[in-house]
Amino acid sequence: MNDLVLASHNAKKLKELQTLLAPLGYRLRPVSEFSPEVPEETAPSFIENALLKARHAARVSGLPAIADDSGLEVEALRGAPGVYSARYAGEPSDDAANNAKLLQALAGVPAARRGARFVSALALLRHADDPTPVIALGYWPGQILDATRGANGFGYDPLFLVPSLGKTSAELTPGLKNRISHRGRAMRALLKQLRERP
Ligand SMILES: O=P(O)(O)OP(=O)(O)OP(=O)(O)OC[C@H]1O[C@@H](n2cnc3c(O)ncnc32)[C@H](O)[C@@H]1O
Ligand SMILES: [Mg+2]
Repeated sequence: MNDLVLASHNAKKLKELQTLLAPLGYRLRPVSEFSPEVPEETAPSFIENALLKARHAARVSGLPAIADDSGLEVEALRGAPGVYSARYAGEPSDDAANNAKLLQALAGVPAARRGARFVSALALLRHADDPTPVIALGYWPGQILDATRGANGFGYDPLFLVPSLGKTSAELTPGLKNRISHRGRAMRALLKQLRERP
C-alpha cells in the first residue's frame, strides 16, 4: 500500500481529510509522525500556503504529501479573515476567540449582508521538488449567524449557516459535512485531476 503524508497539525481537519482519502487505498500518515515542526504560513494565497505545507511534509518524510489550506471569507469584511482565519484573534490558534472576534466584527450587520464562503485549497506533491503539483480549490457558500449553534466540526463551523439546510456546519454529521463542504468539493476536484492526468 502506498503511503501519503497529510501535512496538517489540526486534528479535526486531519480526520476530515483521512475520511475523504480513505477509499483511495493509501496508508495515510500525519506529518507529525516525521517532524513536530510547523511551517510558517506566510503566503498571501491559500494555494501557496497549501503548497508550502505539502512541500515541507514531503521534504521531512521523503514521501508524497497533501496539504489543505483553508479559511473563511466574509463579504461584509471584504474577504477577511481569509488566509488569516486560523489566527484571526491572534496566536496560538483558538476557535472560540476567533468566533468571538468574528461576531464582534459583524455586530450590527443585518442578515442580508452576512454572506460568506469557506475556501479550501489542496496541494498534492509526489516529492518535495515535484515540478507539477496537483492543485484543487473548493468553495462552500453560506451565511454568518449572530450566535453559535452546534458542537460538531471545528473553527467557524458553529457560526456558518448552510442556508439550504437551515443548519450550521457544526450541526451536520461529519459524513454530510464532507459531502458538501469546501474540503469535500476540493478533494473531488483533486481526484478528478489525478484520474485525468496523463
Ligand atoms: O495548517 P494546518 O496545520 O492544516 O491547520 P490549521 O487549522 O492552521 O489550518 P489552516 O492554516 O488551513 O487555517 C484554516 C482555518 O480556517 C478555518 N476553517 C477551515 N476549514 C474549516 C471548516 O471546515 N470548518 C470551520 N472552520 C474552518 C479554521 O479556523 C481553520 O483553523
Ligand atoms: Mg495552519
